[in-house]
Amino acid sequence: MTLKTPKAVIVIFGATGDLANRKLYPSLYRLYRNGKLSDNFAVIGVARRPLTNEQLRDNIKKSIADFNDTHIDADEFASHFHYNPFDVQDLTHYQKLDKFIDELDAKHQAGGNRLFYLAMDPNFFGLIAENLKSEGLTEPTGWTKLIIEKPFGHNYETAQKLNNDIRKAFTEDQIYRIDHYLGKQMIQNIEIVRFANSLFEPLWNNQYIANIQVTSSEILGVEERGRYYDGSGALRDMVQNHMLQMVSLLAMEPPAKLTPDDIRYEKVKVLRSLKPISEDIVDEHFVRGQYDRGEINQEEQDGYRESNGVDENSNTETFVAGKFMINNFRWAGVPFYIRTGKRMAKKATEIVVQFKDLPINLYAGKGNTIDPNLLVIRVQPDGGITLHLNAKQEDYETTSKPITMQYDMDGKAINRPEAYEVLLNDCLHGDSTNFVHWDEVALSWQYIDVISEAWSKKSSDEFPNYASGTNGPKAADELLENDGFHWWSVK
Ligand SMILES: NC(=O)C1=CN([C@@H]2O[C@H](COP(=O)(O)OP(=O)(O)OC[C@H]3O[C@@H](n4cnc5c(N)ncnc54)[C@H](OP(=O)(O)O)[C@@H]3O)[C@@H](O)[C@H]2O)C=CC1
Ligand SMILES: O=C1O[C@H](COP(=O)(O)O)[C@@H](O)[C@H](O)[C@H]1O
Repeated sequence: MTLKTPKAVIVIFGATGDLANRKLYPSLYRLYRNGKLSDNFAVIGVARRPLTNEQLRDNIKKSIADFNDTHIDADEFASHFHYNPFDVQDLTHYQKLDKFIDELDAKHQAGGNRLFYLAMDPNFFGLIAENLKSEGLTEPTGWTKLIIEKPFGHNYETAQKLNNDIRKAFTEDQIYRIDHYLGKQMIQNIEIVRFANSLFEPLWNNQYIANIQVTSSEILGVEERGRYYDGSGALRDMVQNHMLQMVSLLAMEPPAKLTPDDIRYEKVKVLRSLKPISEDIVDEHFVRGQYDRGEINQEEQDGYRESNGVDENSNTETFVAGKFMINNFRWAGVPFYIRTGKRMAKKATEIVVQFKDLPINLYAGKGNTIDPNLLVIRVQPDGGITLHLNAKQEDYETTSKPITMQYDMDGKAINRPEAYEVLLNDCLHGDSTNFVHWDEVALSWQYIDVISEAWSKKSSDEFPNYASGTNGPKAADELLENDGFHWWSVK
């Protein structure tokens, strides 16, 4: 089915910021280039500094320079963008913005549709929503949508307050909470692999699966985000959202239909089934780490505490490994291990499903190697799927050896839809499947809060406890060794 190209005036709050320049403008461009955005759109960039339209358009052209498209006129694309100097705390600015949106709507015949994208300091999210409502911007002649960036709160309490604030101005179905992992091609593939292959679904349970491992490792440190990150840490920055979303997709029951409501219902059930954790057993299930100096690709790296904006005695974790247990009939007894961290050995996100060993190994003995069957979903950098099996050695005997069957995503990475592009497209079409519902946010924070509370009582003397360029502290390996498993290395 071909979807109609959407019409809208898109207002980006934080138009001069890092996210807008690195992700949002290139994504809008790709949608435009791929015919997913008609000429009936306009973008208003808002931020405080006094830019002209031309300056904003120059920034946009810089942000899309890498595409090198000869068949698309970059000036024509950039002409859809307009700059509006704006302070989110000044009500008169909202009234002017309202008139400006109407003007551009008429010029571009945007159907009276408005999309507000909040890509700035999260402390302003609630205020902006409130002001949009009080100054009459949320009831246009067409639809209104709100995309809201992460982090959605700092814990359950602040998330709930933020949610209450934005719900005063927008209904739940107008709110699109971003988790960019849900826009990644291979994350969206989890559902297809599971529900479109008769090979896997019958085995997808505690009878046949020994454990599931989700790793998202980064080589980069905190770079320029030290101030934000030191108040957040890996648990809030990655585990509460991306890691738990991946676990939910891996563990959920097949939905009745592929509708946003049906899928969300199943994901929420997983989060509700997480075996509760209490502060006194956090150490048995979760490991925290902070990177020290080290070497990556023969280059010396500084320690976390030496980064700009970071406390020199910081008690913030840059690494988390953990074990989630899911208390339901399908998953009882199967650990879902996660690990994520900065300044690790590789930049990679991978999911490894380890199947149980057969009851008897007929090929045990000299020269025979039987490895567990693994299904590896390689999310990034090179997306694909690898199935680890055992097959016959090419010799005179009946001996076995481990082999792999591999699928690599088609085409060059630059031609594949990027996460933000996919999510913007979904939102413009009103598809909230790959956005996060409040129920998911609430349940994940409630779980995570117990861990952060326990960790806040720990001494910062434990840190730093892993060298840059390694796979985190030793305790992360012991977490699995205690259960008779080990981490499968990422590619
Ligand atoms: N950058 C990234 O890679 C990622 C960012 N995010 C999220 O996206 C959001 C934006 O992040 P990022 O782009 O990095 O932030 P930046 O600090 O780079 O940008 C902030 C933007 O907000 C504007 N701004 C600040 N104060 C005001 C104000 N009072 N009124 C109007 N505009 C204001 C700034 O412009 P000016 O100073 O001119 O006012 C700037 O355009 C955050 O929620 C972040 O967590 C999420 C994932 C990744
Ligand atoms: O949300 C975030 O994600 C990035 C990692 O994203 P990826 O797409 O590169 O895997 C992480 O660096 C950042 O700290 C976090 O806020």
